[in-house]
Amino acid sequence: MAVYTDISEVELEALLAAYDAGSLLSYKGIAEGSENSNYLLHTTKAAFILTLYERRVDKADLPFFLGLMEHLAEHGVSCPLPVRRRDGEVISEIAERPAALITFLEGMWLRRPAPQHCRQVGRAIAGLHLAAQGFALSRPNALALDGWRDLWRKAAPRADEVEPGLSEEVEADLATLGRAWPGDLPTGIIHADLFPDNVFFLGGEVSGIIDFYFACNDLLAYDVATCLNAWCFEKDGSYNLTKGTALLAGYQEIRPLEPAEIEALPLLARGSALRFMLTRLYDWLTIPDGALVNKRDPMEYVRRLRFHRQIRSSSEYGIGIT
Ligand SMILES: Nc1ncnc2c1ncn2[C@@H]1O[C@H](COP(=O)(O)OP(=O)(O)OP(=O)(O)O)[C@@H](O)[C@H]1O
Ligand SMILES: N[C@@H](CCO)C(=O)O
Repeated sequence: MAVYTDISEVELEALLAAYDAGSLLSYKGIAEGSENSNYLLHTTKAAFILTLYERRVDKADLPFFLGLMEHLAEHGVSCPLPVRRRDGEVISEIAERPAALITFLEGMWLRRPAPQHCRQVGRAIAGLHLAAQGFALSRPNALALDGWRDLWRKAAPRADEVEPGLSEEVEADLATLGRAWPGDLPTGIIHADLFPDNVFFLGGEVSGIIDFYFACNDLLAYDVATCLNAWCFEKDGSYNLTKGTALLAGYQEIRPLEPAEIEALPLLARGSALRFMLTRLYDWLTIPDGALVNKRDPMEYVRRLRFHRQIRSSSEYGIGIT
C-alpha cells in the first residue's frame, strides 16, 4: 500500500479552495503504488487524483513531470492532466508535502496482459516518444549508470543476504555495462517506468498512461527494453517470445527502430533489469517489514539479468535487423 501521509478532510477542503474543481464529497487513500501517496477524490464537479510526492521525487523536478503531462495530453497521448489552481499554479502543498491534483483516468491495469496488449503497449510507447518531441524542458535520467552505482554502493554490503553471490554478479554487470553502454543512439523523452500498473485499458484498448515521475531524457530504445522486462516475462521467469515479438512489432509500426538500436537491445535490457533490481534491492533492505508499502521482489529482476546476460542476438527477443 502506498499512503505514506494521512490527510484530513479539513486539509483537503482548504486545498480545494485554491482550485476551481468543486467542493469535496468524498476521498480515500489508494492502496496501489509504491512511490507516492495517492488519494481518489470526488468533488461536486468530477473525480480527481491527488498525489503527494514522497521518497524519490525531487520537488525541483515537478515542473518537468507536470509540464510533460500537459504537453503529451495536448499532443494526443491519453494521460492525466494536472489541474491548475486559480492562481495558475499546478503545485500545491498539503501535510508539508508537495502535491498536485490531476484528472482521473478511466480504465484498469492488467494483471495478466496478453500478446495483443503488448502490441498496443509497443504502439503507445512509440506514440509517446514521438509526442514528447518538442517538449521544452529536459531532465537527465537520475537512474542511469551513475545512479545505479550510487544505489549499489548503499546496497552492496548486504546484497548477499538476498542471494549468495549476488555481489559478484552485480559488480560484473556494472563493469560490463560501464564499458559497453551505447552513447550514440537516438534520444528523447522516455517514460522510464512503463510497467503494466502504469497503463490502463478499457474494452481491450489502451485508455491511458500514468505515473510520469521517472520520465527523463535518455535513449528511446532503453524505454523499449524496460517494456520488454516489464511486460514480456512470465511469473516463472521465462521470456515470452510471442509477447516480445508483439511489443516490438507494435513499437515499429509507429517508430521503426534503427539497426543500431536493435543491436543494442540485449545490453539495454540488461541495464534496465539492473536498474529495477537495484531500486528493489535497496527498498528490500531499507524499508522495515510491516511498513504499509509494497516491497517488490529484487529476485525477479536478478533472474531477468541472468536471462539477458546469455542473449547472443536481438532476434531472441523477437526482432530481426532488416
Ligand atoms: N490519473 C489517474 N486516474 C485514475 N487512477 C489513478 C491515476 N493516477 C493514479 N491512479 C491510481 O493510483 C495508483 C497508484 O498510482 P501511481 O502508479 O502513480 O503510484 P506510484 O506510487 O507512483 O506507483 P509506482 O509503484 O507504479 O511507481 C494506480 O495504480 C491507480 O490505481
Ligand atoms: N515499477 C517499479 C516500481 C515503481 O517505480 C518496479 O516494478 O520495480
